[in-house]
Amino acid sequence: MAFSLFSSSFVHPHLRHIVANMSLLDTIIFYIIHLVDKFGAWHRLPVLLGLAYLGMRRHLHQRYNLLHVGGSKGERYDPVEFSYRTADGKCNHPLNDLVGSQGSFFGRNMPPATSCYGLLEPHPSIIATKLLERRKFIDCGKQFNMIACSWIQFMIHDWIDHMEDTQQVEIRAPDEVAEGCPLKSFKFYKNKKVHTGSAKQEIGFLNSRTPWWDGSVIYGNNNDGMIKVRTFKEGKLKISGDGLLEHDEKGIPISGDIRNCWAGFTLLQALFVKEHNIVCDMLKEHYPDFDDEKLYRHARLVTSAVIAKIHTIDWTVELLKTDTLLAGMRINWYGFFGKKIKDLIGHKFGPVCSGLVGLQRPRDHGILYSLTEEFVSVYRMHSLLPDKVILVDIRSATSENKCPLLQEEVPMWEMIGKQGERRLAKIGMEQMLVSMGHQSCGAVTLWNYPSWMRNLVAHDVDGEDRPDLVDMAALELYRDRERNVARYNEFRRNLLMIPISTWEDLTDDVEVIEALREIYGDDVEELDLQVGLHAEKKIKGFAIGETAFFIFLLIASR
Ligand code: HEM
Repeated sequence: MAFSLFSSSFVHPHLRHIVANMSLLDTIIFYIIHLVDKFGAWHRLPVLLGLAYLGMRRHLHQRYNLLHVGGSKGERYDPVEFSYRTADGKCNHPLNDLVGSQGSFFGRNMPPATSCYGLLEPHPSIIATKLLERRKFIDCGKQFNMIACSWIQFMIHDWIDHMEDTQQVEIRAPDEVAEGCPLKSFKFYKNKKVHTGSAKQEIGFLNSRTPWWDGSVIYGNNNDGMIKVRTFKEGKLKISGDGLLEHDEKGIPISGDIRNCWAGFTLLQALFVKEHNIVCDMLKEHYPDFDDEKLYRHARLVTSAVIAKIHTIDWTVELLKTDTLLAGMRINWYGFFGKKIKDLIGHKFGPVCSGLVGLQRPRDHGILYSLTEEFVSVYRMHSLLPDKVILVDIRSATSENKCPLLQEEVPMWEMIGKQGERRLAKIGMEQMLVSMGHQSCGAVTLWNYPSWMRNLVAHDVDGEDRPDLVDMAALELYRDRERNVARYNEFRRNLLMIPISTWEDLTDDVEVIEALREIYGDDVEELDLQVGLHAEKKIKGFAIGETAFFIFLLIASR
């Protein structure tokens, strides 16, 4: 081994200044995880040791990777009066009424980027064309299907969306790639930059969705949104006779969040509206004196909890398919001793024994809850989306184990927005859901970004089509830079990970290395976060890279 645990060369030079500011205990913890990282070994350890590593890493992230953005406005209120999910997310944190409400600031997991590369360096259209755009669809095999892909969009639309400015920007593709860009230039709105009133993080961005896991994707993010979706009878939400969402006179679906929707996503909205309505029926049976408001509030709490649970112990364990993560996610939900003991003892003896759900007090590690810029960046997973939806004939399977026969292939762009809603109405919930269950989604890797998203009709907040088409592959790179999210290597250092020194540290794929060198030369510091996340070698069983995973490790528990 070329390094000694006690020599100054043990800690990677770029990480030394971070360690210099740690307490003694944290320094020891850091040394342990750093040693394991040097061997790239945590995911190969037996489950208990792997969990210990993740527990220590999470502890460090809770100490050093939570940054509050925004002032400290917000007041105390009587939490007993608000023992339900409010329409705009206010009054859900027992000590501060504004935490997690619509229009609150995105927090950060690390300081804004310190590198001084420009917004167009290297040009986003060049990267989109030469590194991101799909050449041939690469799927996720049996690991992740189209329900899982739609599910994560369903969650994104529960949690995060950056508010926009009224000022537009235009990106023009340079001559060298213009030919290969479906849009030679495209216009979009800047993100709204707001002065925070705090000296630490002077500028911040606002979240137009409520970051709580409050089901706002079906219930709305404010009072107007909530009024639109409720029937005001027996606590229920509006749903059409065919089991899908209702639509307004323009054909736009009626639901909590309708921006940039497609058929797979609105199908999940409809499914959880039905879930909510069934919970209302069940509650009414047991509590006949509950009025509409009480039924709505209780059913919303139950349905939001079901959504959080599915994400935690069904979706995430498929995304990160290893025994350690299966155990970790179940411990997050039920505690170390599992469901039976949790059912028996309830929420007692702290999070290790009985999980993170149902704690008496929020555990926010001194930083008020919000979702973060970095969390948004690592969830940029549009390469999960395929080029077409494969419909199967649901009457053709003779037994549960047999695959039904292919019936039709529908291009993705036909399944988007109002057109997608009309298509879905013809297909119906059952066939669409079964088909999505049989279809594998895309892999999060380079050269797999859907080409049809490079000239996309994006939506306004009210679900209306925008006149200016966008090149999403290029736009996403620009967005991370616009928000000053650290580039890949700085991102890793801030997460206490070992930075890359050469392209070979990032990937073994010779073709990728060549393509990276063509764009970034040998400057690994310039590598864009998105490109790094998509190029990174993956841990066996993980559908995403380790760098993205460490953000989830911290935020999922919050
Ligand atoms: C047909 C399906 C989808 C469409 C049409 C779509 C479209 C869009 C559009 C237009 C934006 C805003 C771009 C901007 O102005 O910055 C966006 C943002 C985003 N999308 Fe999608 N998307 C889809 C599915 C997904 C999926 C499956 C994911 C998976 C995680 C996802 C994750 C995100 C994230 C993280 C953002 C950034 C949100 C923010 O800036 O606050 N989307 N999407």
